[in-house]
Amino acid sequence: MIEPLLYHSTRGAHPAVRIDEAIAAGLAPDGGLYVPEALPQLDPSAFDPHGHLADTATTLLTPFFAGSPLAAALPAICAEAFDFDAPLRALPQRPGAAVLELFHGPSAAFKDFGARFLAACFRRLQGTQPLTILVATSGDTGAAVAAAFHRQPGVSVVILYPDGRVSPRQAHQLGCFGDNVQALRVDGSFDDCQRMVKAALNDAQLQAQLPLSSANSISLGRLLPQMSYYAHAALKLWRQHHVAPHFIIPTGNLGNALACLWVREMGLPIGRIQFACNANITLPDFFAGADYTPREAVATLANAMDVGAPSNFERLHWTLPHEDELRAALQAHSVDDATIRSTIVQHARDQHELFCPHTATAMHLLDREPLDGAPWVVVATAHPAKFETVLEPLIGYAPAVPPSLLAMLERAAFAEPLMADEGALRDWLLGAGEFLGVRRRGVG
Ligand SMILES: N[C@@H](CCOP(=O)(O)O)C(=O)O
Repeated sequence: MIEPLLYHSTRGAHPAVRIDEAIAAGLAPDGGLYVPEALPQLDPSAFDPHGHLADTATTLLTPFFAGSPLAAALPAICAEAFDFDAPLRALPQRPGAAVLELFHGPSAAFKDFGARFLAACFRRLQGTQPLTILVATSGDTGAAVAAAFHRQPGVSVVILYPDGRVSPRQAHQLGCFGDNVQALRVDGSFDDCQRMVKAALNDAQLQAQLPLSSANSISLGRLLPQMSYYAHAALKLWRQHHVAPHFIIPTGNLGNALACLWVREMGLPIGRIQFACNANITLPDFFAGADYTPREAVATLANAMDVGAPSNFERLHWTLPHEDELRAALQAHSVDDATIRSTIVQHARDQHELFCPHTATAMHLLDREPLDGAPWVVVATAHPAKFETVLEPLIGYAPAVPPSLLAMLERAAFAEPLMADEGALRDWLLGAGEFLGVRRRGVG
């Protein structure tokens, strides 16, 4: 029998569990985030050089699923989740550099990979009880999770987003699904939404009536698959150039950037990692030497990164517990709105390249790096068409809209208002029995 890899909470106060149990729970019962006992180590030679993204994902994630009931299904789960491409597009004006485009999935953001992986896991894990997936979003996660779980039997999705603080098209996406998906527009920030979701997940009384889980990157079922495109891109470039590529990653709640660090910690060829942040400076301040101090998020053009208390900081700290070591291993820089605008304008005018405001933060950091031919990868997290109200006034035309986004925009959209209060979410959940399917088990 294969020894299962076990997972424990970053806060340490809960017994270790298998990966399927960690995914089912979403958040550890003590409020911490699940982490493996140790990160598995892998050699580049373990990967098929001719394999597709789904093959890389299967090889990379196999040790994480060792000994779990999901292990045998992992190749099929990866095939379902990674069924669209993550192209590496060379930047002609910048020798050695490429953009890793992660926005070719149904909701046009990188979150589609992780959300589809999580939904594929739950299709195999789910018992007879109805399950409610809670998701806090600053713009992109919500639609990806809605698309991945839409009409999945026995599952309801409740999305919380900060009212007025996501792009108009993101707001439309969040409200357009209907059926088993309900959007709640919260009178507060993303951090309020995330706090409310975490409180509900840790409310034992509520959970006894209404089984809940998470689809944010606090869940390992969302976080682990996000490692796959880093491994795939890094291995491809390393095989071509025999140099470990550097990555610049737009960063908000830290799940995507942490995934890249974990790939490097597993022994795969990744060079420097830079976090590109907006005017929310919790991480840049920490990496500049200040104490880690979560703060109120400020609204920016790169709204999906408007996070004042990045949830995955707990996992970052677990990965490299000594602050000096952590600061030496990574860099984080803040990019303000004026620079986001000028970066979008300059690349559209000079290179005919369109970037979303989040990707523009990373492009700006690349533009600051010396032109020395080093292998840089800029991570493009969302399609520019999701942010036409930012782009159009800057470039003078509306970016072309991909068909899956267009289909969402053609549907009617609706979101219910909710106060930014843990009790308000609890009351809403307990009052939504029919929508959440709880009447089927006699509760509510
Ligand atoms: N940037 C996110 C915020 C939530 O991040 P997650 O990766 O933890 O789901 C968003 O667009 O919603």
